[in-house]
Amino acid sequence: MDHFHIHGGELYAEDVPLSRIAQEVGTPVYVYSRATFERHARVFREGLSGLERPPHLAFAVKSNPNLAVLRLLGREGYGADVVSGGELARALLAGMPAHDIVFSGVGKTDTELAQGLDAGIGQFNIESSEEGRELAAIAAARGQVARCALRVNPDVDAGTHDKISTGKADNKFGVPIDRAPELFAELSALPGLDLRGLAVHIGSQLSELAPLEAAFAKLADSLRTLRGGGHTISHMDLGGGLGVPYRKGEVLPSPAEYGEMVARVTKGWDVTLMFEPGRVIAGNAGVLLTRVIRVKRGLNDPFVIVDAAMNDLARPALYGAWHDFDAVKPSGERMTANIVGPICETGDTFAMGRETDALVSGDLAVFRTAGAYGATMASSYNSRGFVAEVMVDGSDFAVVADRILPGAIADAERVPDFLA
Ligand SMILES: Cc1ncc(COP(=O)(O)O)c(C=O)c1O
Ligand SMILES: N[C@@H](CCCC[NH3+])C(=O)O
Repeated sequence: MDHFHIHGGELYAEDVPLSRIAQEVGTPVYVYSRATFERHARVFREGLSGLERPPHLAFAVKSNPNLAVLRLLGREGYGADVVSGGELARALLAGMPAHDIVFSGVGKTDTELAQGLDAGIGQFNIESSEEGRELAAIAAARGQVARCALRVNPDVDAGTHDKISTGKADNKFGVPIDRAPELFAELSALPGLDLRGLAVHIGSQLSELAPLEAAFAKLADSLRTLRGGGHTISHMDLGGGLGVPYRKGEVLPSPAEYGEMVARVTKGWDVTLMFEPGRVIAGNAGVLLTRVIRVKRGLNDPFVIVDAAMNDLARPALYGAWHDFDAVKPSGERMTANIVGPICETGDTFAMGRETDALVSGDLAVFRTAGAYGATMASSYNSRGFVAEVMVDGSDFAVVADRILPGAIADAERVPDFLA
C-alpha cells in the first residue's frame, strides 16, 4: 500500500492532501510519511527473520538525519550508523541508546573518537591501522576499552554509480581484505581496543544482490582465517546498500530476497550480524513538494521551472539520478518537458525531455523517492536558504525542520573591522 496516493484527483501523503501542506508550510518542502517509515523499518527487519540470531539494525543517519525520523526509528528498535560527531549527537538527542550506535567513517577526528568514547557507543568501525592505533591510545589514556570492528575493502564492483561505490580496491574505504589477518593481529594486541569483528559496505543503491553476496563470501573466508589464527569474532557488520526503485515499474531485490541471501551466506558464522540500511528505509518514505514558477518556451521542449533546485535535491545534478516527477493534481493531459530549478547553472536540471503530467505556472508537483539523501544533502547555494521538512501522521502533520531563510544564514556572517 502506497501512503503517497491519489484521492479525489489529488495526491495525498497518508490522509493529508499535499496542497494543504504547500498552503500552510510553503514550497519547496520535503514531506515524509510516518507510516511508510514504520512499514519499511518492519519489512527490513522481517526480511532478516531467517538469521540464526537477531540482528543489530543501525539506520544510516546520513540518509536522513532528521530528529523526528531518528526518534521514529529508535522506537522501531533501530540504532544508528553515524559518520560524524554531528550525526552521533543527533542520534543521542533523538533518544537512541549509545550502545546501539555504530561509528563508521574514514576520517574520524580525535575529537570525534573521544566523543564516541564519552558517549559509550556500541562499536567503532575502524578504517585503517592508523585510526585503530589512535583510537587505542585515546581509549587507553582514559582507562576505557573501545569495542571495534575492522572495515575491510573486498575489492568488489558494486555495479552502482562510481561516486557511491565504496568497495573497490582504489576506493578510500576500509583496509584491503587480504591484509585483514595481519592488521587484526596488530590492532587486537593493543590495550584500549576490543576488536570483535569485521565490517564491510561496498556502496549504495545496489540493484543486484550478486556483488553483496560476493563481498559477504570474501568476509566468510576472512572470518575463517581470523578464527584459525585464534581471534574471537562475535560481530560482523554487513553495512547497507540495498537499492530502491526510483522509476515506476522498476523492480529491485526486496528486503526478503536480501535476507534470504544473507541467511544462506552467513549460515554457521555464529556471530551477531549488524546492518546499516539507509535508503531502503528512507528513500520511498519522502517526496519533495515543489511549485511551478513558470513554464518557459524552449528550443525543443518547454522548460518547467520549479521552485525546488539542485541545492534542495542534489542527486540529479551530482549523479544524473532519476526521480519520478508527478503533478499533485494531474489533469490527465501529458507533456514532454525539461524540468529545471531556478539556480544559475545548467546543472540545476532535474530531467530533460521527460514525459510528465501537463503543468502550468502555479501548479504543485513532487519529486518522488526523496526521503533518502534529499534534505540531508541540501545547501544554501544561490542564497536560497534550507528547505523545510514535514512529517505526516494519518490526518495530522508537523513541521519537523523549519525552513532556514537566507537572512538567518547571513546573520551568522559578519564584515570584519578591517573592512568597516
Ligand atoms: C558505511 C555506510 N553504511 C551504510 C550506508 C548506507 O547505505 P544505503 O543508504 O545505501 O543503505 C552508507 C552509505 O552508502 C555507508 O557509507
Ligand atoms: N548520496 C548518495 C548516497 C551516498 C551513500 C553514502 N555512503 C545518493 O544520494 O545516492
